Amino acid sequence: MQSPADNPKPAVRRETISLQNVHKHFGPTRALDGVSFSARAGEIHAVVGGNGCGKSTLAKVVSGILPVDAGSVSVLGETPATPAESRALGISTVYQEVLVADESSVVDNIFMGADRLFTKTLNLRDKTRRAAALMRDLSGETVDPHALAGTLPLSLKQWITIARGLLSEPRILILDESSAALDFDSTERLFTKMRELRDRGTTILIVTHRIAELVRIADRATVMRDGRDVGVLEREAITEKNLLALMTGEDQGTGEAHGEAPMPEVEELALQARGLQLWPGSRRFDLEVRRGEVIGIVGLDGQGQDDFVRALSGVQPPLAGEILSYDREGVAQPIRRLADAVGSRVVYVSGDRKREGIFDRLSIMENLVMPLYREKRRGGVLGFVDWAGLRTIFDREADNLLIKFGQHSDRITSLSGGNQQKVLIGRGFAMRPDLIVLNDPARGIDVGAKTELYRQLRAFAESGKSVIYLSSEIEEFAGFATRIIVFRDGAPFDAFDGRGFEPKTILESMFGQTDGRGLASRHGLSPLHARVEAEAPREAPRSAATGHVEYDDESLAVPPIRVVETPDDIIRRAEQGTVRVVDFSRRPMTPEAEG
Ligand SMILES: Nc1ncnc2c1ncn2[C@@H]1O[C@H](COP(=O)(O)OP(=O)(O)OP(=O)(O)O)[C@@H](O)[C@H]1O
Repeated sequence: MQSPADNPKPAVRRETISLQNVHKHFGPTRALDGVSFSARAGEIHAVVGGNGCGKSTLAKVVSGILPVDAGSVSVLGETPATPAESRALGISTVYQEVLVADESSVVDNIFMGADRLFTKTLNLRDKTRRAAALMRDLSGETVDPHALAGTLPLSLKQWITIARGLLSEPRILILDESSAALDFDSTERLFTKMRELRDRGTTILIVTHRIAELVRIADRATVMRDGRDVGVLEREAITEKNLLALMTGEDQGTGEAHGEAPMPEVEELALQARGLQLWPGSRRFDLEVRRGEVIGIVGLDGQGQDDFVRALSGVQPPLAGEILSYDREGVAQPIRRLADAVGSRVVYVSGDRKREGIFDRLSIMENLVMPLYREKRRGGVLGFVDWAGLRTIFDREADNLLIKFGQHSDRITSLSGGNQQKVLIGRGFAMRPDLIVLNDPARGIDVGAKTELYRQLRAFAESGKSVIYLSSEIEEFAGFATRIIVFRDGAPFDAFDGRGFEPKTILESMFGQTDGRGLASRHGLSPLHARVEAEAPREAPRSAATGHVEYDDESLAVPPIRVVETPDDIIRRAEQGTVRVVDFSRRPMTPEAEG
């Protein structure tokens, strides 16, 4: 792990970026409201602030994408007015959204937009070789340069966008939330690359909400609030506490954003996985999820944790095994597809908002309440939608998650990235789940909203519901996760008590350096059975069918499964419309259109 000593203080160098009193409005929204900013050659400069405070707008002004309304902009002594001018000056920008063309190859994606610079010197073979080398260097794995980008996981797509920015050595590199889809290991590699470039004189601007990371990497940090700069911190002063105090304008005390991890009050099953297998050849495993707990899921990129949470929530089927959701009476329903999950009030919230969440052409409110249209439809053939009811739900969720927006009818794309992510989370809550599965949901949302999200999820668990929370940031689990399960090679590898865990131990486990003993413990895969096994005589008989210990005390065993319907019955009911299904219809529906 790097320490501040790994960031040798660069000598004060010449200023490369200077913005004075810059204003940029979008209609009534003052995205930049008199911001001043400067950065130097050979420094890593962080731009920090809450969602919607103007960071991405500032990055776009520096890269010549957005003209300003007032104020002066000087980048390397010029004022680039177009992306082409900014590229010619040596400015490379990696945007917050992972912008790749899914139907194009890796090599085409990397050279997209850069062709004019390279066509003279590089033929297709050279380009392919270059793309392959860059991807290996950055991602640490061999990526087929001819593979279609759409077939790759989000993290590799993120590397494509970074590789694009590094094709020629930039004089100014702007990384807007570029580590958001990267796991710990990959972020380290990105940091190494950034330090190399910085030491060769590049100015690197990073926009990130991962405070712990920027404390390690940034030489200076400019903090923004409501479109203005509110302070610049030098390296020694860049601490979580100082950053939070400036971001919120309040003294944050210890800067501690966490509370107490919830513990189930009664031992009641909410969901159970039996003999689950995620990949060909990967280990099969069981899992019990109790009511009233938060399970943290973590792993290095691509270790199966993503497939796991998607299988639990019916988004993609597992290779083998079954998933059962239990209602309050202990009646089990199998989850095999999304309609089953939604019918059992198991709701999935994706962190990949571009690919599986946000509908660009719809409004902010439509995006949030969309799954409820069918439920709130009234009046038979005429199909009136209860807009007032939907508006109440929208207002509640927007308020709870501190979503910053102009009008609820504005297009979702008018929101900052973090606020779009909050809309997705709000959509999950609006469906009133019994169990919510979140797949790295806090990516790109600011520290205030994160704290609010943890508070809400804790309260959700304390009301007897369950949370499964996949995160790429171990720090997220502090004071929040009841237990933490680490994935490796497509299956759980070890498990830890979420109260008082050591982030370092979890990290070691992610790299395969722990003994896996936690899996069989009370905070492991089967807490209900683990407790009984500890108390039961060692020779307790096991069921030949399930492998579970057979207990004398039935109250401590997993409730008997009474499957009242076959999956086919449920699918049939879904098709008949008697089970509520998520309606992802793309037809824009506006209050005006519905009357
Ligand atoms: N094209 C646009 N049209 C309308 N409003 C916009 C547009 N781009 C940005 N805004 C608004 O300007 C404000 C600043 O947005 P910006 O994306 O710069 O914030 P940010 O600090 O980068 O936020 P985040 O941390 O969520 O990415 C927000 O209120 C946003 O809704």
